[in-house]
Amino acid sequence: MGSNTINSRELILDILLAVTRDHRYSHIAIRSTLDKYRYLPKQERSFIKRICEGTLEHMIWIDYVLNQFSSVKVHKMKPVIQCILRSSVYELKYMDAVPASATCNEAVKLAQKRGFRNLKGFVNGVLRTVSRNLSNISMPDKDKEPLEYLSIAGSMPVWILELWQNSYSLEQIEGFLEAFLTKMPAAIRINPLKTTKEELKKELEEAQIQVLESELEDVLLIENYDFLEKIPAFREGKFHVQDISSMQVGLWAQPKEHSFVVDVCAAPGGKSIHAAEMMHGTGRVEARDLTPYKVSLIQENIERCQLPNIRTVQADARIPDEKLMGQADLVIADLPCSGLGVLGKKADIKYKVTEEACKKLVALQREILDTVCQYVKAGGILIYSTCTINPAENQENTVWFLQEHPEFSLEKQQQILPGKGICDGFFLAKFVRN
Ligand SMILES: C[S@@+](CC[C@H](N)C(=O)[O-])C[C@H]1O[C@@H](n2cnc3c(N)ncnc32)[C@H](O)[C@@H]1O
Repeated sequence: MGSNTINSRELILDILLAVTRDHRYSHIAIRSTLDKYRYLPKQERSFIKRICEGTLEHMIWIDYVLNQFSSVKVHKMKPVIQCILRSSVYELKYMDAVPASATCNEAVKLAQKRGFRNLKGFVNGVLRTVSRNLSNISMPDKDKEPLEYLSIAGSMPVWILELWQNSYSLEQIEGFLEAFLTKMPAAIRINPLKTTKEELKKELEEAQIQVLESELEDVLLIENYDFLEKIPAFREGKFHVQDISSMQVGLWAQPKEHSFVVDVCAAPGGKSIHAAEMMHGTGRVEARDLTPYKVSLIQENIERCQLPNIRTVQADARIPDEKLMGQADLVIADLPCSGLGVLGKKADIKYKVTEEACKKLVALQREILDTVCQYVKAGGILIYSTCTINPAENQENTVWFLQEHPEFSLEKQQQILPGKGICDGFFLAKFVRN
């Protein structure tokens, strides 16, 4: 990491503080720091990203280890010391290329730099003890206390495991945990209005990006890129990063040319843009979201992809819009949810979401569905989707919706589980208005 090492570790500390102390979302905190420091070498930017994501992914295990060897329990530590120790334990365990002594020394220097000169000995002592004992950590008995074991080994709060246990076997749950901790390539959906799969593959490879084939039409997988805006093909709107499970919304809906589509919770615009591309630039997609900031994210993507058939609207999906009643051929309701299917990409969700929040989300999803289903014209389609694997937000909402809205029939629904293929956990249901 050369002379910039301390700098990188300071950035890591600031990102982890933003997420764990100031409750910011990790993907936003990481992205905004990396956006600000685009001039750093790619290797250093990858180091920052990897340590931040890895620390958050494995944080329950890390705290368990620290609590075994520290006289002060993690929850009692000052946030700065907590973050330095957590990221250093991640480094000790997972970054073979960094010598343990370097990790310890850098942690001590950083503690001093951030005003904790008096804790230099503590930081040093804890990390050196952890380093000596890493291959010898005692874990709960997997057979006697399976949830406690899985919670630590897979860094998942026990209440989430208990929630899943109501619907999934322990084997399935173990599979989810493994999938969330496995790094996946990013799926990209090719914009067929601008390029072909072969042309794009060639162009990306020429830009030194690792491209993997996918069996799906119009889909490639990419790895080893720095940031998207650096890729000319991305700036020119030739592709959009979208998980394969999210692409199913467009594929299930198959919007025809000249359709009118309303996407009620659209930011940053992935599904709206897919629909607009599938309609070959004809018809109209109205991409709505709640706040000006969210609408601006959709707008940026529309401009990048240069699509003539989408417009954005800032609107609260809970409030009926009289102009839309019975007008839409397709309503996309990709609603706010607990996100328990995408913990591999957004690890910090598992520490932020609560049981109470899940219940409130079900109420919000029902309120929005109740309103926006009215926009579907007779014979039209409503697609409801979430990125969670919590049945209360998925299949139970389908049952509720069909009871409340006999004017709709369910054509199909699917719960995609994490670890099946390279997909996120995702749910979708397709309803047709009679
Ligand atoms: C799952 S995300 C949508 C992702 C998007 N469909 C895509 O594919 O890029 C849910 C969105 O719902 C928006 N949202 C939350 N509450 C809302 C409300 N009351 N009205 C409209 N949008 C809302 C959030 O701002 C968020 O952008």
